[in-house]
Amino acid sequence: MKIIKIQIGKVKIPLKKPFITALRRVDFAEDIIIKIITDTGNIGFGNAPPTAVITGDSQASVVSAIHDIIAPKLIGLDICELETICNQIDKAMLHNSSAKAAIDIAIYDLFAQMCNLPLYKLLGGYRTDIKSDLTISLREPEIMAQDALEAVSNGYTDLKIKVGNDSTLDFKRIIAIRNAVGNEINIRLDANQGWKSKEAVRLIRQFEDKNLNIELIEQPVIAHDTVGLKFVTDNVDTPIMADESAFGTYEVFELLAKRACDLINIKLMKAGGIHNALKIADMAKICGVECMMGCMLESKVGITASASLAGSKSIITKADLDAADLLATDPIVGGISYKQNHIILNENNGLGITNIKDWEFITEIK
Ligand SMILES: C[C@H](N)C(=O)N[C@@H](CCC(=O)O)C(=O)O
Ligand SMILES: [Mg+2]
Repeated sequence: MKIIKIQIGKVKIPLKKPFITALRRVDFAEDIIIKIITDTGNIGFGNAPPTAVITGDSQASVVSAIHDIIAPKLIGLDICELETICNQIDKAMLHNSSAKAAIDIAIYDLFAQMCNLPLYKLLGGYRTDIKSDLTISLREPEIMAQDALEAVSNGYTDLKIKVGNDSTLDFKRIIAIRNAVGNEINIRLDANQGWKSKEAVRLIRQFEDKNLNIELIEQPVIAHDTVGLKFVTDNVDTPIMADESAFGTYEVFELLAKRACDLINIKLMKAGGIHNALKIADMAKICGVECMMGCMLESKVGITASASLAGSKSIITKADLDAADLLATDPIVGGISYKQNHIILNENNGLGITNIKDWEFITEIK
């Protein structure tokens, strides 16, 4: 199964509601979609949502990285040479983790098709049913409480609450949400780097003193402040999860060695694809640190790949794979499906994606 052509296109998908974090507000999900075509007629799908505030990638940089640098190195290679292909992706250039992830996802899709297996089975086949949380965007406390109630009425039992732009308001937000949804609903917070380390400790202790029962807190401090992250981890009882600080394999290795966090959020777009995400999951497992499978604001291509990984590894015990459920329409034919807060994996070979509707072609390499 040899790679003969790589096509690059994009989709722009409206959201059900604006997506607002301490880092950005967006009204549409914009995703670069790639198709890798082989001499056997198989197609592998991959995606890269350019999330400039987190990965530094823009649409133009993703297209250029794939078209000018990564894809030309892969034309003619056989899909069964997986290690060579992954080395080529890693060595082709520094950074550009989303572009690398897009190519890597399509390669794994083809590799699993070649093995006649669904991707989650190829990767380890640990579970078929994955429970995802739903993200509540950063807004006024009363609106967030209403959004949380709506999520619960749609079957979600785990809510990921965005905080981090104002700690006084953050406290009010969590009180309002806990009062609205009651104690049975699991609440996790994501500050997206919004607090200073001492501010985070003060606020998290307030949550603890008020018995607000917060499951975990994601990325309290700015990504590069791993000393601050460790300070927070060491000074509160609530588990602290590294997200933006846990970028790729090297960063996760450092965090684990320093015991700077209690949990790791793995994302394909930070890791540079499945082959590196597997290394992260294995390092975390060796250290006994549980992981969450996370996502960017992206289409069902990436969510299917991420869910396949979450379904394959026992150390990935949590999932924040709600992005495709935040979209008002779904142009991706096949892949995972949502049943309330559960993600159902597809039993077809590879990712099980057969088509992308409303795909806008950009360029190709052959
Ligand atoms: C979409 C997902 N629930 C999420 O919150 N992901 C990121 C933010 C991604 C983005 O800005 O596109 C996270 O910080 O965990
Ligand atoms: Mg996060």
